[in-house]
Amino acid sequence: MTQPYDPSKDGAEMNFKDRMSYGDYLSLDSLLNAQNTWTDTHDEMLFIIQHQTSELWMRLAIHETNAARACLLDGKTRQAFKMLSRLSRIFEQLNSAWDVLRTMTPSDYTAFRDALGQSSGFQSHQYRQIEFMLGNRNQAMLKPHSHRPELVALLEDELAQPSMYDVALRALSQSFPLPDEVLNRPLSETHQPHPAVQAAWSEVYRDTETHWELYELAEKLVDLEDYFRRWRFNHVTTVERVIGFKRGTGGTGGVSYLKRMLAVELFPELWHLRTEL
Ligand code: HEM
Ligand SMILES: N[C@@H](CC(=O)c1ccccc1NC=O)C(=O)O
Repeated sequence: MTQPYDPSKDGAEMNFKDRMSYGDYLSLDSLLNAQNTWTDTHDEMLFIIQHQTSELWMRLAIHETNAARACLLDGKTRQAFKMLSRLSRIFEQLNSAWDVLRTMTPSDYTAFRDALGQSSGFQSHQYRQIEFMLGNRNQAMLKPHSHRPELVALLEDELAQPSMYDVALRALSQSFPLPDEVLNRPLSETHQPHPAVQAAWSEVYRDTETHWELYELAEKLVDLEDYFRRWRFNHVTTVERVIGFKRGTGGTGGVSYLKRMLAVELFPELWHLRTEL
């Protein structure tokens, strides 16, 4: 009979008494001890892991968005492209995750929904930070965090910085002078569509040879918003499938609130220009 294979004979390390192991490097003890269920229903574990993994991907999305924005500000546009591509892939990952959650029926969910109290994704500070970073800025969204001043400070800090779109518009303004009200708008508010911005982006799309970098930047942003829209759509569809038109635990109208959010445009002129090309 052949002996079972022993990888240590081929050099695999088996002793981690004073060495960094896989679990040490990844802090797996903290990570895998954070799935605290509040009921003994079967699907609560799925619900928690779905949200925790989404929050982890959002953490990376924030990291990549910050880096992409810094590169663009620094004129390192090509480097920013790599991060923007990765950002879209992260959203793709978040989008695929809905397929797992969709297996949870209304009966499965109502078994533990009461345990959630008034908690809701509406209070996700990382999600709000991503919205703020990309340019969807609404100071009213700071309020659910008022019991955590450090989170309010983090979000306020974000509102004081130019958004991803602001930085793209600064890059655009190097080739097409843009009005002061566009370049020096109040940063804590959402950018409002402006005809001069649309005219400039339209010119980029009409003469791609001359403006190739800006054209590529525009398409990376459209890609990103496309994936983000799919996330919103997957969310609202899953919510309707699971709770119908009930009010949300966070207190909003639920599906009606989420449908309203489907109308958000992060990079409006990049969508509007397509009609006139
Ligand atoms: C069965 C699953 C889910 C249901 C029934 C659900 C339901 C809702 C509802 C009703 C809202 C509106 C706010 C409220 O009044 O509560 C909301 C908001 C939100 N949910 Fe979910 N959700 C689910 C899964 C998820 C997942 C997996 C995530 C991923 C992190 C998520 C993230 C969010 C975020 C970020 C918001 C705020 C959206 C915004 O302000 O535009 N939700 N959810
Ligand atoms: N708003 C949801 C609850 C909910 O989905 C939720 C609750 C706690 C932690 C994350 C959640 N996910 C997304 O909103 C509901 O009304 O059922």
